Amino acid sequence: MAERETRGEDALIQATFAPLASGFPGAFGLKDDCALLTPPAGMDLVLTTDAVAEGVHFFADDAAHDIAWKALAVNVSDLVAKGARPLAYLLALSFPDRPDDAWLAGFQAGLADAQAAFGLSLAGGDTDRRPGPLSIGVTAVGAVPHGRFVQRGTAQPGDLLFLSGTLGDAALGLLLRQDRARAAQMGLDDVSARALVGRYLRPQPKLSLAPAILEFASAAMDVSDGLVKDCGRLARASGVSARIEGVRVPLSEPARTAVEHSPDLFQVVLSGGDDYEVLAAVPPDRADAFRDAAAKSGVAVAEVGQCGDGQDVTVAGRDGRALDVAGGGWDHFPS
Ligand SMILES: Nc1ncnc2c1ncn2[C@@H]1O[C@H](COP(=O)(O)OP(=O)(O)OP(=O)(O)O)[C@@H](O)[C@H]1O
Ligand SMILES: Cc1ncc(C[n+]2csc(CCOP(=O)(O)O)c2C)c(N)n1
Ligand SMILES: [Mg+2]
Ligand SMILES: [Mg+2]
Ligand SMILES: [Mg+2]
Repeated sequence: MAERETRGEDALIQATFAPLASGFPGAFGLKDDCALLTPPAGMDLVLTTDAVAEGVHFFADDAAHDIAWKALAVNVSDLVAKGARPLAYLLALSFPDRPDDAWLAGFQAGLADAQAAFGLSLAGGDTDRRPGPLSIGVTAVGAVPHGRFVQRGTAQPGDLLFLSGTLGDAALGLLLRQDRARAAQMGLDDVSARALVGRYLRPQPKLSLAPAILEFASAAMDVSDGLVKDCGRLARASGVSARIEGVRVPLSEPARTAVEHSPDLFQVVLSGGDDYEVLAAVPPDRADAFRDAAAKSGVAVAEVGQCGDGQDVTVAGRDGRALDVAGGGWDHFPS
Protein backbone atom coordinates (compact mmCIF):
# COMPACT_ATOMS: atom_id res chain seq x y z
CA MET A 1 0.00 0.00 0.00
CA ALA A 2 1.31 3.46 -0.88
CA GLU A 3 2.33 5.59 2.08
CA ARG A 4 0.21 8.60 2.82
CA GLU A 5 1.88 11.72 1.45
CA THR A 6 2.90 14.25 4.04
CA ARG A 7 4.91 16.63 1.82
CA GLY A 8 4.44 17.95 -1.66
CA GLU A 9 1.81 19.89 -3.48
CA ASP A 10 -1.11 17.52 -2.96
CA ALA A 11 -0.45 17.28 0.77
CA LEU A 12 -0.25 21.06 1.06
CA ILE A 13 -3.60 21.40 -0.69
CA GLN A 14 -5.22 18.69 1.40
CA ALA A 15 -3.90 19.99 4.71
CA THR A 16 -4.50 23.69 4.12
CA PHE A 17 -7.38 24.03 1.71
CA ALA A 18 -9.52 20.87 1.77
CA PRO A 19 -10.91 21.70 5.25
CA LEU A 20 -12.16 25.02 3.83
CA ALA A 21 -14.09 23.16 1.13
CA SER A 22 -15.68 20.57 3.43
CA GLY A 23 -19.03 22.42 3.50
CA PHE A 24 -19.29 22.47 -0.30
CA PRO A 25 -20.16 19.04 -1.74
CA GLY A 26 -19.36 20.14 -5.31
CA ALA A 27 -15.72 20.64 -4.30
CA PHE A 28 -15.33 16.84 -4.00
CA GLY A 29 -12.83 17.29 -1.20
CA LEU A 30 -10.51 19.15 -3.62
CA LYS A 31 -9.70 15.87 -5.30
CA ASP A 32 -11.34 16.46 -8.70
CA ASP A 33 -10.30 18.62 -11.67
CA CYS A 34 -13.27 20.97 -11.43
CA ALA A 35 -15.97 21.95 -8.98
CA LEU A 36 -19.68 21.51 -9.54
CA LEU A 37 -22.19 24.21 -8.67
CA THR A 38 -25.94 23.70 -9.04
CA PRO A 39 -27.51 27.17 -9.31
CA PRO A 40 -30.16 27.69 -6.62
CA ALA A 41 -33.64 27.46 -8.18
CA GLY A 42 -34.84 30.71 -9.70
CA MET A 43 -31.49 32.43 -9.26
CA ASP A 44 -28.93 33.83 -11.68
CA LEU A 45 -25.25 33.29 -10.91
CA VAL A 46 -23.05 36.39 -10.47
CA LEU A 47 -19.32 36.04 -11.26
CA THR A 48 -16.42 38.24 -10.27
CA THR A 49 -12.66 38.01 -9.94
CA ASP A 50 -10.15 40.28 -8.22
CA ALA A 51 -6.59 39.45 -7.26
CA VAL A 52 -4.47 40.89 -4.48
CA ALA A 53 -0.68 40.93 -4.72
CA GLU A 54 2.15 41.56 -2.33
CA GLY A 55 3.51 45.10 -2.57
CA VAL A 56 0.46 46.27 -4.54
CA HIS A 57 -2.59 45.43 -2.40
CA PHE A 58 -0.95 44.34 0.84
CA PHE A 59 2.47 44.35 2.52
CA ALA A 60 4.71 41.29 2.63
CA ASP A 61 4.76 41.42 6.42
CA ASP A 62 1.01 41.81 6.91
CA ALA A 63 -0.43 38.92 8.93
CA ALA A 64 -1.35 35.95 6.73
CA HIS A 65 -4.75 36.04 8.43
CA ASP A 66 -5.38 39.62 7.22
CA ILE A 67 -4.10 38.91 3.70
CA ALA A 68 -6.53 35.99 3.38
CA TRP A 69 -9.42 38.08 4.70
CA LYS A 70 -8.69 40.87 2.24
CA ALA A 71 -8.47 38.53 -0.76
CA LEU A 72 -11.95 37.25 -0.06
CA ALA A 73 -13.47 40.54 1.14
CA VAL A 74 -12.64 42.49 -2.03
CA ASN A 75 -14.47 39.90 -4.11
CA VAL A 76 -17.46 39.63 -1.79
CA SER A 77 -17.62 43.43 -2.00
CA ASP A 78 -18.17 43.17 -5.76
CA LEU A 79 -21.02 40.68 -5.20
CA VAL A 80 -22.71 42.74 -2.48
CA ALA A 81 -22.90 45.75 -4.80
CA LYS A 82 -24.85 43.64 -7.29
CA GLY A 83 -27.34 42.65 -4.61
CA ALA A 84 -25.93 39.12 -4.72
CA ARG A 85 -25.60 36.52 -1.98
CA PRO A 86 -22.15 34.87 -1.98
CA LEU A 87 -22.07 31.12 -2.67
CA ALA A 88 -18.56 29.89 -3.40
CA TYR A 89 -15.09 30.91 -4.56
CA LEU A 90 -12.04 29.61 -6.39
CA LEU A 91 -8.57 30.44 -5.09
CA ALA A 92 -5.47 30.76 -7.32
CA LEU A 93 -2.17 31.04 -5.44
CA SER A 94 1.33 31.70 -6.76
CA PHE A 95 4.02 31.38 -4.10
CA PRO A 96 7.65 32.32 -4.75
CA ASP A 97 8.63 29.57 -2.26
CA ARG A 98 6.90 27.09 -0.05
CA PRO A 99 5.32 29.15 2.74
CA ASP A 100 6.10 27.96 6.25
CA ASP A 101 3.50 26.07 8.22
CA ALA A 102 2.73 28.96 10.58
CA TRP A 103 2.01 31.26 7.62
CA LEU A 104 -0.24 28.64 6.03
CA ALA A 105 -2.09 28.11 9.31
CA GLY A 106 -2.71 31.85 9.60
CA PHE A 107 -3.83 32.03 5.96
CA GLN A 108 -6.21 29.11 6.47
CA ALA A 109 -7.64 30.70 9.62
CA GLY A 110 -8.16 34.03 7.82
CA LEU A 111 -10.02 32.31 4.99
CA ALA A 112 -12.10 30.33 7.49
CA ASP A 113 -13.07 33.51 9.35
CA ALA A 114 -13.92 35.31 6.12
CA GLN A 115 -15.95 32.35 4.82
CA ALA A 116 -17.94 32.28 8.05
CA ALA A 117 -18.48 36.05 8.01
CA PHE A 118 -19.48 36.20 4.34
CA GLY A 119 -21.31 32.88 4.05
CA LEU A 120 -19.44 31.24 1.21
CA SER A 121 -17.24 28.20 0.76
CA LEU A 122 -14.06 27.28 -1.04
CA ALA A 123 -14.90 25.32 -4.20
CA GLY A 124 -11.48 24.81 -5.78
CA GLY A 125 -8.38 26.60 -6.99
CA ASP A 126 -4.80 26.30 -8.08
CA THR A 127 -1.49 26.36 -6.22
CA ASP A 128 1.83 26.87 -7.95
CA ARG A 129 5.30 28.22 -7.41
CA ARG A 130 6.73 30.96 -9.55
CA PRO A 131 9.27 33.71 -9.01
CA GLY A 132 8.01 37.09 -7.88
CA PRO A 133 5.79 38.41 -5.15
CA LEU A 134 2.87 36.43 -3.74
CA SER A 135 -0.29 36.80 -5.78
CA ILE A 136 -3.72 35.63 -4.66
CA GLY A 137 -6.50 35.43 -7.22
CA VAL A 138 -10.05 34.84 -6.07
CA THR A 139 -13.01 34.16 -8.31
CA ALA A 140 -16.27 34.44 -6.42
CA VAL A 141 -19.73 33.29 -7.38
CA GLY A 142 -22.94 34.66 -5.95
CA ALA A 143 -26.64 34.47 -6.69
CA VAL A 144 -29.41 36.98 -7.37
CA PRO A 145 -33.06 36.28 -8.17
CA HIS A 146 -33.41 35.72 -11.91
CA GLY A 147 -33.35 38.98 -13.87
CA ARG A 148 -32.58 41.18 -10.86
CA PHE A 149 -28.78 41.71 -11.18
CA VAL A 150 -28.06 45.33 -10.27
CA GLN A 151 -25.96 46.81 -13.04
CA ARG A 152 -23.42 49.63 -12.95
CA GLY A 153 -24.72 51.29 -16.10
CA THR A 154 -28.42 51.77 -15.38
CA ALA A 155 -28.51 54.93 -13.25
CA GLN A 156 -31.01 57.57 -14.40
CA PRO A 157 -30.79 61.37 -14.33
CA GLY A 158 -32.32 62.49 -11.04
CA ASP A 159 -31.27 59.37 -9.09
CA LEU A 160 -29.81 60.11 -5.68
CA LEU A 161 -26.35 58.72 -4.92
CA PHE A 162 -25.94 56.85 -1.65
CA LEU A 163 -22.77 55.59 -0.02
CA SER A 164 -22.57 52.93 2.69
CA GLY A 165 -20.39 53.22 5.79
CA THR A 166 -17.66 55.83 5.98
CA LEU A 167 -15.17 56.88 3.30
CA GLY A 168 -11.39 57.19 3.38
CA ASP A 169 -10.57 55.21 6.50
CA ALA A 170 -8.55 52.58 4.64
CA ALA A 171 -6.67 55.13 2.52
CA LEU A 172 -5.70 57.04 5.67
CA GLY A 173 -4.89 53.69 7.29
CA LEU A 174 -2.54 52.92 4.39
CA LEU A 175 -0.68 56.21 5.00
CA LEU A 176 -0.30 55.22 8.65
CA ARG A 177 0.73 51.66 7.73
CA GLN A 178 3.48 53.20 5.60
CA ASP A 179 4.57 55.72 8.26
CA ARG A 180 3.08 55.51 11.73
CA ALA A 181 4.79 58.80 12.64
CA ARG A 182 2.14 60.56 10.53
CA ALA A 183 -0.40 59.92 13.29
CA ALA A 184 0.81 63.01 15.17
CA GLN A 185 0.46 65.25 12.08
CA MET A 186 -3.06 63.89 11.68
CA GLY A 187 -3.91 64.67 15.31
CA LEU A 188 -4.59 60.98 16.00
CA ASP A 189 -3.95 59.03 19.18
CA ASP A 190 -2.81 55.44 19.02
CA VAL A 191 -6.31 53.95 19.26
CA SER A 192 -7.60 56.04 16.33
CA ALA A 193 -4.52 55.32 14.23
CA ARG A 194 -4.92 51.62 14.89
CA ALA A 195 -8.61 51.77 13.93
CA LEU A 196 -7.74 53.30 10.54
CA VAL A 197 -4.99 50.75 9.88
CA GLY A 198 -7.53 48.06 10.78
CA ARG A 199 -9.87 49.38 8.12
CA TYR A 200 -7.02 49.07 5.59
CA LEU A 201 -6.14 45.54 6.67
CA ARG A 202 -9.67 44.20 7.01
CA PRO A 203 -12.23 45.54 4.53
CA GLN A 204 -15.80 44.90 5.71
CA PRO A 205 -18.15 44.44 2.75
CA LYS A 206 -21.67 45.39 3.77
CA LEU A 207 -23.38 42.05 3.16
CA SER A 208 -26.58 42.86 4.99
CA LEU A 209 -27.19 45.79 2.61
CA ALA A 210 -27.49 43.51 -0.45
CA PRO A 211 -31.27 42.99 -0.21
CA ALA A 212 -31.88 46.75 -0.03
CA ILE A 213 -29.63 47.28 -3.07
CA LEU A 214 -31.53 44.58 -4.90
CA GLU A 215 -34.89 46.10 -4.09
CA PHE A 216 -34.27 49.83 -4.47
CA ALA A 217 -31.09 50.63 -6.43
CA SER A 218 -31.30 51.43 -10.13
CA ALA A 219 -27.51 50.97 -10.36
CA ALA A 220 -24.70 50.17 -7.94
CA MET A 221 -21.00 49.31 -7.64
CA ASP A 222 -18.46 48.97 -4.89
CA VAL A 223 -15.87 51.67 -4.27
CA SER A 224 -12.38 50.19 -4.57
CA ASP A 225 -10.43 52.78 -6.56
CA GLY A 226 -11.73 55.93 -4.81
CA LEU A 227 -15.20 57.45 -4.77
CA VAL A 228 -14.46 60.03 -7.45
CA LYS A 229 -13.06 57.57 -9.97
CA ASP A 230 -15.67 54.89 -9.30
CA CYS A 231 -18.55 57.38 -9.33
CA GLY A 232 -17.19 58.53 -12.70
CA ARG A 233 -17.33 54.93 -13.92
CA LEU A 234 -20.94 54.53 -12.79
CA ALA A 235 -21.90 57.83 -14.41
CA ARG A 236 -20.10 57.04 -17.69
CA ALA A 237 -21.55 53.54 -17.90
CA SER A 238 -25.03 54.99 -17.31
CA GLY A 239 -24.69 58.02 -19.59
CA VAL A 240 -25.50 60.45 -16.77
CA SER A 241 -23.66 63.23 -14.96
CA ALA A 242 -22.95 63.06 -11.25
CA ARG A 243 -22.35 65.64 -8.56
CA ILE A 244 -20.95 64.69 -5.17
CA GLU A 245 -21.33 67.04 -2.21
CA GLY A 246 -18.16 66.84 -0.13
CA VAL A 247 -19.92 67.96 3.05
CA ARG A 248 -22.23 64.96 2.79
CA VAL A 249 -19.45 62.37 2.48
CA PRO A 250 -19.62 60.33 5.71
CA LEU A 251 -16.41 60.32 7.76
CA SER A 252 -15.50 58.23 10.78
CA GLU A 253 -14.36 60.09 13.90
CA PRO A 254 -10.65 59.38 13.24
CA ALA A 255 -10.98 60.42 9.57
CA ARG A 256 -12.78 63.62 10.57
CA THR A 257 -10.01 64.44 13.04
CA ALA A 258 -7.33 63.77 10.40
CA VAL A 259 -9.07 65.95 7.79
CA GLU A 260 -9.58 68.76 10.30
CA HIS A 261 -5.86 68.68 11.16
CA SER A 262 -4.74 68.43 7.52
CA PRO A 263 -7.48 69.55 5.10
CA ASP A 264 -5.41 68.26 2.16
CA LEU A 265 -6.21 64.74 3.34
CA PHE A 266 -9.77 65.17 2.08
CA GLN A 267 -8.40 64.41 -1.40
CA VAL A 268 -7.04 61.14 0.01
CA VAL A 269 -10.49 60.38 1.44
CA LEU A 270 -12.17 61.03 -1.92
CA SER A 271 -9.64 59.30 -4.14
CA GLY A 272 -7.50 56.97 -2.02
CA GLY A 273 -9.58 53.83 -2.55
CA ASP A 274 -9.62 50.53 -0.64
CA ASP A 275 -13.01 51.49 0.83
CA TYR A 276 -15.10 48.49 -0.31
CA GLU A 277 -18.27 50.41 0.45
CA VAL A 278 -21.30 50.45 -1.86
CA LEU A 279 -22.21 53.38 -4.12
CA ALA A 280 -25.87 53.09 -5.13
CA ALA A 281 -28.07 55.21 -7.38
CA VAL A 282 -31.64 55.28 -6.08
CA PRO A 283 -34.66 56.98 -7.70
CA PRO A 284 -35.82 59.91 -5.52
CA ASP A 285 -39.26 58.38 -4.93
CA ARG A 286 -37.64 55.21 -3.55
CA ALA A 287 -35.03 56.96 -1.41
CA ASP A 288 -37.00 56.92 1.85
CA ALA A 289 -37.80 53.23 1.47
CA PHE A 290 -34.11 52.56 0.73
CA ARG A 291 -33.08 54.51 3.85
CA ASP A 292 -35.54 52.48 5.95
CA ALA A 293 -34.37 49.16 4.50
CA ALA A 294 -30.72 50.12 5.07
CA ALA A 295 -31.45 51.16 8.66
CA LYS A 296 -33.18 47.83 9.29
CA SER A 297 -30.17 46.00 7.84
CA GLY A 298 -27.91 47.81 10.31
CA VAL A 299 -25.83 49.52 7.62
CA ALA A 300 -25.49 53.30 7.63
CA VAL A 301 -26.06 54.92 4.25
CA ALA A 302 -25.57 58.58 3.40
CA GLU A 303 -26.94 60.55 0.48
CA VAL A 304 -23.79 62.03 -1.06
CA GLY A 305 -24.96 63.42 -4.38
CA GLN A 306 -27.18 63.10 -7.41
CA CYS A 307 -27.15 62.05 -11.05
CA GLY A 308 -28.24 64.44 -13.78
CA ASP A 309 -28.31 64.97 -17.51
CA GLY A 310 -24.97 65.33 -19.31
CA GLN A 311 -21.73 63.61 -18.46
CA ASP A 312 -19.70 65.75 -16.05
CA VAL A 313 -18.61 64.41 -12.70
CA THR A 314 -18.16 67.22 -10.21
CA VAL A 315 -17.24 67.19 -6.58
CA ALA A 316 -17.94 70.10 -4.28
CA GLY A 317 -15.39 70.40 -1.47
CA ARG A 318 -16.36 70.66 2.16
CA ASP A 319 -16.60 74.43 1.66
CA GLY A 320 -19.00 73.94 -1.31
CA ARG A 321 -16.50 75.04 -3.97
CA ALA A 322 -15.69 72.68 -6.87
CA LEU A 323 -12.63 70.51 -6.27
CA ASP A 324 -10.12 69.60 -8.95
CA VAL A 325 -10.38 65.82 -8.88
CA ALA A 326 -9.34 65.02 -12.45
CA GLY A 327 -6.96 62.07 -12.60
CA GLY A 328 -7.65 61.05 -8.99
CA GLY A 329 -8.19 57.47 -7.90
CA TRP A 330 -6.23 54.26 -8.15
CA ASP A 331 -4.99 53.23 -11.59
CA HIS A 332 -2.60 50.32 -12.23
CA PHE A 333 -1.49 51.94 -15.50
CA PRO A 334 -1.47 55.69 -14.82
CA SER A 335 -0.98 57.90 -17.86
N1 LIG B 1 -8.22 40.59 -18.00
C1 LIG B 1 -9.52 40.77 -18.12
N2 LIG B 1 -10.26 39.96 -18.87
C2 LIG B 1 -11.59 40.14 -18.98
N3 LIG B 1 -12.26 41.10 -18.36
C3 LIG B 1 -11.57 41.94 -17.59
C4 LIG B 1 -10.17 41.83 -17.42
N4 LIG B 1 -9.78 42.80 -16.57
C5 LIG B 1 -10.88 43.47 -16.22
N5 LIG B 1 -11.97 42.97 -16.83
C6 LIG B 1 -13.35 43.44 -16.74
O1 LIG B 1 -13.35 44.86 -16.79
C7 LIG B 1 -14.35 45.40 -15.93
C8 LIG B 1 -13.70 46.34 -14.95
O2 LIG B 1 -12.80 45.60 -14.14
P1 LIG B 1 -12.32 46.16 -12.74
O3 LIG B 1 -11.38 45.12 -12.18
O4 LIG B 1 -11.87 47.55 -12.86
O5 LIG B 1 -13.67 46.15 -11.91
P2 LIG B 1 -13.86 46.16 -10.37
O6 LIG B 1 -13.60 44.80 -9.79
O7 LIG B 1 -15.19 46.74 -10.13
O8 LIG B 1 -12.77 47.17 -9.84
P3 LIG B 1 -11.53 46.85 -8.87
O9 LIG B 1 -10.68 45.83 -9.58
O10 LIG B 1 -10.85 48.15 -8.75
O11 LIG B 1 -12.10 46.30 -7.61
C9 LIG B 1 -15.05 44.21 -15.30
O12 LIG B 1 -16.18 43.90 -16.09
C10 LIG B 1 -14.03 43.10 -15.43
O13 LIG B 1 -14.65 41.83 -15.49
C1 LIG C 1 0.78 48.01 -0.28
C2 LIG C 1 -0.36 48.80 -0.86
N1 LIG C 1 -0.09 49.87 -1.62
C3 LIG C 1 -1.12 50.57 -2.17
C4 LIG C 1 -2.41 50.23 -1.94
C5 LIG C 1 -3.55 51.01 -2.57
N2 LIG C 1 -4.23 50.29 -3.62
C6 LIG C 1 -3.65 49.28 -4.30
S1 LIG C 1 -4.68 48.61 -5.47
C7 LIG C 1 -5.94 49.68 -5.03
C8 LIG C 1 -7.27 49.66 -5.74
C9 LIG C 1 -7.99 48.36 -5.68
O1 LIG C 1 -7.30 47.33 -6.33
P1 LIG C 1 -7.72 46.75 -7.76
O2 LIG C 1 -8.07 47.90 -8.66
O3 LIG C 1 -6.53 45.98 -8.25
O4 LIG C 1 -8.90 45.86 -7.49
C10 LIG C 1 -5.51 50.55 -4.02
C11 LIG C 1 -6.34 51.62 -3.43
C12 LIG C 1 -2.64 49.10 -1.14
N3 LIG C 1 -3.87 48.64 -0.91
N4 LIG C 1 -1.59 48.40 -0.61
MG1 LIG D 1 -11.47 44.15 -10.48
MG1 LIG E 1 -13.57 44.87 -7.43
MG1 LIG F 1 -9.25 48.78 -9.86
